[in-house]
Amino acid sequence: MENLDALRQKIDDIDEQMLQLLNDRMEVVKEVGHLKAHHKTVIYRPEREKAIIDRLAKLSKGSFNRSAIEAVFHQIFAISRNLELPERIAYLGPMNSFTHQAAESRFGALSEYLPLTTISKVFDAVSTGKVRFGVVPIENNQEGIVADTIDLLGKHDLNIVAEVAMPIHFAFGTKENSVKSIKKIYSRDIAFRQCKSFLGEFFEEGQVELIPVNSTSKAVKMAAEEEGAAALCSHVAAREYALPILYENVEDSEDNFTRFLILGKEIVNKQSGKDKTTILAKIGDNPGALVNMLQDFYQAGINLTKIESRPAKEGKNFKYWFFIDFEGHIEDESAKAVMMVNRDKIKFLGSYVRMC
Ligand SMILES: O=C(O)C(=O)C[C@]1(C(=O)O)C=C[C@@H](O)C=C1
Repeated sequence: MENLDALRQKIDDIDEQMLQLLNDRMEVVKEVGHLKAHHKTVIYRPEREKAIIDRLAKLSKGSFNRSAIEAVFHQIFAISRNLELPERIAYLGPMNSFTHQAAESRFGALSEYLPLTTISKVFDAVSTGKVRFGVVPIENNQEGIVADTIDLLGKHDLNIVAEVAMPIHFAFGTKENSVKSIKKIYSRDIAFRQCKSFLGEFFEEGQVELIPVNSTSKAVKMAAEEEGAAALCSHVAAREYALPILYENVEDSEDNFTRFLILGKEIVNKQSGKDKTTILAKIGDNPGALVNMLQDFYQAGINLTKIESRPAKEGKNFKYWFFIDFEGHIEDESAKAVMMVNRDKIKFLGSYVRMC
């Protein structure tokens, strides 16, 4: 059987070449997709597909005959079409925001994106079916949770389809050549808080006015238009307005990460072997209520990765929801057991591949 190994090696080599060629083909298809999007022409061109198959069937000299070509190429065309016309995605805008970057990291450059001005509008767009997916921030490891997102997860019936953890870097963009000529810095509140050391080191007390605006894109626009102005912003936003970057990565912590959620409707992922599940638990205000539930997780051997309380905002009393992330999938036997005993207290929000 020595020959078998040698033959298999040949097959492996050919497969690698085919894979490379298929990837090259997809790169060209992406360009076709861009052109079609620009000219607003239709994606599905059956006549072109038939022409390709006819041509290849004529060219083929080996045992890969017409029906084999048809079988394989129809699959390739389907993948190509999907690449050309992907899903519609809403995200917390504006364009070039960190949430936009998180969305693009998952859905690619070809998807149709809808920047919205509030997290609530993103939830509405997904709930009403205006878009298939929504992308919102849920927490920053320096700043804590995004309360709006948690509260809206409680109100809407959406599922968490995936999480994205993205490093957050701030750049210092300005048209000026030196920090000495800078009198105003535009950015979001959060950026001023996260770049305190840089601001303290490079600017004297009272030298600059820190002007909060509601997006780093807006900050870039202002800095690009005004003399003596600068912006704490993302690279992507600076590039958009051709604002030169004087300093890179000016954030205090090297480990500045934001976690984003991708939301969809009625989408439940299958078990991947490395999952995370998010639930909201409304626990009665009797002694031991929280301890009892935590005990159930402990006994099932489930590791909680997050627990955060939020006011239930019902009536005059102080009642709380607990926002809980745990390792594992809702279909795992251990998780099913905990969900079963606590079913009247729990709202399931999603099981998805664990990225952080
Ligand atoms: O040629 C096109 O118009 C393409 O979009 C490319 C392509 C392909 O994969 O070759 C994809 C979809 C169309 O239905 C036809 C062909």
